[in-house]
Amino acid sequence: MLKIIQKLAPISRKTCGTIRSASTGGFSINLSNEQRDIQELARKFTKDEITPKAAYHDRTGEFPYDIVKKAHAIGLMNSTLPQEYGGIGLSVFDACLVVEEMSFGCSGIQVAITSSGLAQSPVILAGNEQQKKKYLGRLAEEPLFAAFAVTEPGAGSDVNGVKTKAEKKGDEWVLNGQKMWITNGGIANWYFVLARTNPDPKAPASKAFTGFIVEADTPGVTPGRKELNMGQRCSDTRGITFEDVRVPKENVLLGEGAGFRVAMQTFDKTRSPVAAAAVGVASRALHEALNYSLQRKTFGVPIAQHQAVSTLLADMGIGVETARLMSRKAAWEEDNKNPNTAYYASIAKCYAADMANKVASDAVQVFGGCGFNSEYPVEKLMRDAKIYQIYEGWHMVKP
Ligand SMILES: CCCCCCCC(=O)SCCNC(=O)CCNC(=O)[C@H](O)C(C)(C)COP(=O)(O)OP(=O)(O)OC[C@H]1O[C@@H](n2cnc3c(N)ncnc32)[C@H](O)[C@@H]1OP(=O)(O)O
Repeated sequence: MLKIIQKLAPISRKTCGTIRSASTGGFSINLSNEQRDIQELARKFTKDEITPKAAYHDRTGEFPYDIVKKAHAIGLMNSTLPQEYGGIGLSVFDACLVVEEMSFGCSGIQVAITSSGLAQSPVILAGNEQQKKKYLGRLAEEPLFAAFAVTEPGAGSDVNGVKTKAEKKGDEWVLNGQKMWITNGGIANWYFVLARTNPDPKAPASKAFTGFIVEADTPGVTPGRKELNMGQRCSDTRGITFEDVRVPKENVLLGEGAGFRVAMQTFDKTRSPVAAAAVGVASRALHEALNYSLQRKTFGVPIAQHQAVSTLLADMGIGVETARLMSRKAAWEEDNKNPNTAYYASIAKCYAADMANKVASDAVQVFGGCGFNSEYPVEKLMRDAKIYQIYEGWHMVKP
């Protein structure tokens, strides 16, 4: 812990004190001093390292290795990695604070920095000691990446439709299949792969799938080309083919048939930070629109004084604040291990995604013709926002 605080200290405005998972216990909308420190660190890192490079990485689609390395060096890359495996062990709530700040600067760069967390979660949740030490420890040591390989060309929202199969042969499993839209697909050091291990099509989802840790350099693992996406363009998204990929039985997570639940429980942890990232994009859109509306004049006054514009700005503010509250509530539910986290995390993610799209689109409206032009920052935010209504899905279960 001390090591991490020392790493974080150079960019800290104040002395960090003890960073801890401060979101357990009674619900409070006040951040603790430690949480404010974490937020401030992420804010400063964003201002210094992310925001100045956002337009460049959006234009070129180049992966932001340099920024990722700096984030890793100060402990912000694998923030929810438990301390015993080299991370800083932030709670989901505290991770939301970090992610929102980074996404304010650029959600594409934020995904590049933090998305390994999606693949780490199944290992944190279901891995044995040996797996955790080996695969999580590696990510803490070096700025390496992991990828969550569940989605397939024919199975996005319908995880039960996953066709990649794994067959047991002696002490190994042999994987065959194809994954699609895999974040970090071409740069990962290892993958979490969900594969069907029960060939019976009537087998329930909760027993039909198994989760594997697959080393990226295993023969038969072939990432496809980098996809050219509409937004979050510097994030590395690819298809991956698995052809007779031999995986040792030691790399099975939890046990045969446990994979679907592990994947679903992962989303319980990751959907509120995704909601927080959407809040970051929306908050930036509001910030840009507000500044512009105070400077730009029509009919002799700043456009902010026209009711059509001020109403838009007010609704943007309502959206940002309510989605932020919801993402924090969902994270708090998860940190407190309350039942039905999936319900709150799904509401947060779904609501924040729609809100970010409306707010970014309204920011373009406030900018008028300039908003439609790539010399101004808001069209990027509108493109970046769209994916929140697509990735990480949602799952509404009655509380
Ligand atoms: C930083 C950001 C980077 C972004 C990277 C983006 C990466 C991605 O987008 S990853 C892919 C995103 N994909 C998704 O989100 C998938 C969305 N789909 C789903 O969530 C599921 O397929 C869903 C909910 C629709 C499943 O529905 P369905 O097939 O009807 O399964 P369902 O009957 O609900 O559940 C099957 C079993 O799993 C169990 N289960 C479901 N959810 C959970 C959960 N949250 N926790 C524990 N168990 C669960 C059920 O209890 C059930 O068990 P049993 O059979 O024993 O009763």
